[in-house]
Amino acid sequence: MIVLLGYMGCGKSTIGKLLASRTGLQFIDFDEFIEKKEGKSITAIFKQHGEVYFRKKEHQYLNELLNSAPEAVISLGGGTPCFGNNMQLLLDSKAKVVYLKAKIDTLTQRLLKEKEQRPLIKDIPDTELEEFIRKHLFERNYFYLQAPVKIEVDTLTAEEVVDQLVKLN
Ligand SMILES: Nc1ncnc2c1ncn2[C@@H]1O[C@H](COP(=O)(O)OP(=O)(O)OP(=O)(O)O)[C@@H](O)[C@H]1O
Ligand SMILES: O=C(O)C1=C[C@@H](O)[C@@H](O)[C@H](O)C1
Ligand SMILES: [Mg+2]
Repeated sequence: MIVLLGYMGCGKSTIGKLLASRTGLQFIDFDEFIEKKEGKSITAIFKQHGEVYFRKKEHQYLNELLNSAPEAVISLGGGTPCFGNNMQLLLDSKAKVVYLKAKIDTLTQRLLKEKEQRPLIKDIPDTELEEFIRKHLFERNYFYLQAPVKIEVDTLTAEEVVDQLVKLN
C-alpha cells in the first residue's frame, strides 16, 4: 500500500491516479471513498453536518481502510493526517507513507484556480489565500513532515513525481 499525503493542491489525486495506472495497483482517492460511504459530496457533508462530523467520519473510514489493507495507491484528504491519531495510525501501518511537499507559492497558484470544490478555502478572498495557506501549512507541516518519504513537487511534472515514486520500491 502506498499512501500519498500533503496540503490541498499538492497533487495527491492527480499523482495517485497516475501511479496506480503505471503500477497496475488499485487507486483509492480517500475523499471519494468518504463520499461514497456517506452518499454525499465532501462539500455537502461540511455544509450539512460541519467539519467536526467530517473529521469523525474521516477517522472512522481511515481505520476501516487501513484494517482492510488493500494493495492500493491511496490519496488522502489534505487534512487527514492532522486530526486525532490518524498520522500515528498511518505510521504504524504497513503502508509506504509519502509527503508530496509543495511550496506556498505553488499551492497558492494552483488553488486560486480551484477554490470552489474545497470547502475550507472557497470563501477566502483571492487576496488573502496566500496568507491563509502560509499559516495553515505551518500548522499542518508538524504532521506532514512525519512522513518517512518526502518528495518536493514544485519543479516536477506529475509524471516526474510518479517516476520518483516508482523508484521507491
Ligand atoms: N506536478 C504537477 N505539476 C503541475 N500541476 C499539477 C501537478 N500535480 C498536480 N497538479 C495540478 O494541481 C491541481 C491540484 O491537484 P490535485 O487535485 O491532484 O491535488 P490534491 O492534493 O488531490 O488536492 P485535495 O487535497 O484538495 O484533494 C490540479 O489542477 C492538478 O492538475
Ligand atoms: O485540507 C483539508 O482539510 C481537506 C482537504 C480535502 O482533501 C478534503 O478532505 C476536505 O475538503 C478537507
Ligand atoms: Mg484530491
